[in-house]
Amino acid sequence: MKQALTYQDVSAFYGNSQILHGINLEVLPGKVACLLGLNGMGKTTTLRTTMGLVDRIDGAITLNGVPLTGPTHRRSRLGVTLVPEDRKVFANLTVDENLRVAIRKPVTGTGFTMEDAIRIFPRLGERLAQKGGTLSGGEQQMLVVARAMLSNPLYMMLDEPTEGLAPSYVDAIRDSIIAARELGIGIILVEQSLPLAQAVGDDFYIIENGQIIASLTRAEVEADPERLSNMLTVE
Ligand SMILES: Nc1ncnc2c1ncn2[C@@H]1O[C@H](COP(=O)(O)OP(=O)(O)OP(=O)(O)O)[C@@H](O)[C@H]1O
Repeated sequence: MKQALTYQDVSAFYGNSQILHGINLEVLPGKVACLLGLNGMGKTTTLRTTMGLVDRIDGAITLNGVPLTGPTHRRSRLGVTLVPEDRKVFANLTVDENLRVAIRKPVTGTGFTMEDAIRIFPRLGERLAQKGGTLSGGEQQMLVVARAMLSNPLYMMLDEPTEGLAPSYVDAIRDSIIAARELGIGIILVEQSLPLAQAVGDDFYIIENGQIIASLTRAEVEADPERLSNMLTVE
């Protein structure tokens, strides 16, 4: 049984509109797959499809050999989690409570712990008693990423996690992605910031009009960094 999150010929529809047209991609444990593309090309839809949040899906998504089907809660139980673009924290719970309710035991090992969360996101550590709803936007973003990691998923999807964040917060997000990778979590990263994608990415998929039009390895990107930015430039 192959350990991977695999998309085979995946198409997705909202009502009658087909948004994804036969996506093929693969995310391995402990690897970061960056999904890159211009606005409206289907990045968010790919992540939402994984969670069963579109009207219809054709093709197959498989998580470590198990078909990823059914409602969202079943998919998350199988080990995949999505950090969506709109930050959702429990506004009336403290930071500490927000973190603790998210904790799930990993399949093996100790996984990502509260101590890890506070080490990577010291600002959260300083604000454990503060209500989630009173955090700044950047702090809330760190909190949702920390919560996702504490749920110790097998695969984690991040939708533009650094959008609108100050550089020090971007560094914390980068460190959390690196920590997740070291724990063997497979990651799909949708990111506008090419420097961040290039800092953490193992594989790069370019999506255009709901199709993967190119995939590059880290070595290919390192050999010719311009190639990636050229592919993502509006002519
Ligand atoms: N609920 C919906 N109903 C109908 N069409 C939708 C819905 N959500 C998204 N779409 C359409 O699907 C296409 C892809 O959108 P998606 O959000 O996946 O793009 P994206 O690559 O994530 O873009 P961005 O970088 O702007 O977030 C767009 O044309 C969008 O208008």
